[in-house]
Amino acid sequence: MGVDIKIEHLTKSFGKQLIWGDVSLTVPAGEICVMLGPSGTGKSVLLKTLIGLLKPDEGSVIIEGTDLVSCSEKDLYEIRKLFGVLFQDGAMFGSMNLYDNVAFPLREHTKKSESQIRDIVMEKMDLVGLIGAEDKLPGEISGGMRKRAGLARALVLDPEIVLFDEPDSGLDPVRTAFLNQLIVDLNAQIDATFLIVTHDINTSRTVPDNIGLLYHKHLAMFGPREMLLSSEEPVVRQFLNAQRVGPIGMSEEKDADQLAAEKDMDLPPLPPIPLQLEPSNGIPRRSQRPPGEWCRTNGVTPPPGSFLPDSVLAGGVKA
Ligand SMILES: Nc1ncnc2c1ncn2[C@@H]1O[C@H](COP(=O)(O)OP(=O)(O)OP(=O)(O)O)[C@@H](O)[C@H]1O
Repeated sequence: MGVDIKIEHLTKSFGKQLIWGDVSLTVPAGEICVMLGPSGTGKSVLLKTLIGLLKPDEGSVIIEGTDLVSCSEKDLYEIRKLFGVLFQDGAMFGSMNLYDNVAFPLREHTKKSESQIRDIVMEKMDLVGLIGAEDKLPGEISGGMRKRAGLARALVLDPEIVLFDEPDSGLDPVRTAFLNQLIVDLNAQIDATFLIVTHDINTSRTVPDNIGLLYHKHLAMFGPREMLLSSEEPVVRQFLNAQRVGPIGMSEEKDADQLAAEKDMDLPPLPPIPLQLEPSNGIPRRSQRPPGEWCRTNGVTPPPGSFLPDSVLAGGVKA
């Protein structure tokens, strides 16, 4: 059913370079969260810190009551079993076929028989739509298929938490749309906690329950999707709407002169908040909230046209 990840006052530097400081948030059990941020703001470093591959300078990461920053190696080993990770390139072993790649964690971490392993591998290959491709080598398949194989491997130990590092990198928009639907369907099916690092704005706007934004060495905002998509906070607004006007510059934040030059520029109105992607079987996910609920309960007026089906927004259906 997924577990919370409680991140408290996390700070990470490499030498004198502070990556981010005092990051605190709770990734809620069973929900889908997206973490955004300009390149180099330390999103991948955050994922690696969450699974204990990197040690932060300060702070804690608490999962099921254990702080994986300060726990023993033995406890860390146990906690890691709760995680499934989809690495950016799928991280497949090039010399093994997809079946053996997906079976690898089961052979490494469990004492299951080969026939039990076969059942699990085939179930996960089926989940990600790869039945029939078991004998292929990673080099013989497309990037999208490699991602799905990586996802099947991330799922074989029945994780409570799944981390996705840029699942859409290198995929065309159609394959990204299929992968996003697969992510939502999987969340409905396995009820695990999902944390996705992505640069894809469409994914960020339509897939998650919550969005976080890392910027300028700190967590600029984290909260429900509707909160960030209706936010006028300059960094959040600029990033989620892919605009040039705002505090984020080409390689770092803009200086005072650049910001002063933009002072009187008109910003385009916030676009409508789209409907959240639903599971393809039409049965809502456990953590899914009705459209507009966060805005209503928090007295926030969403941008005009929010929460209408695409067909209505496009003028296809007359009111
Ligand atoms: N092991 C390491 N040793 C030293 N510096 C590192 C290490 N890993 C990452 N960094 C630095 O940390 C910073 C953040 O890197 P990270 O890959 O987490 O950024 P990111 O937000 O995921 O970027 P992108 O969106 O481009 O993938 C970079 O400046 C990187 O060079």
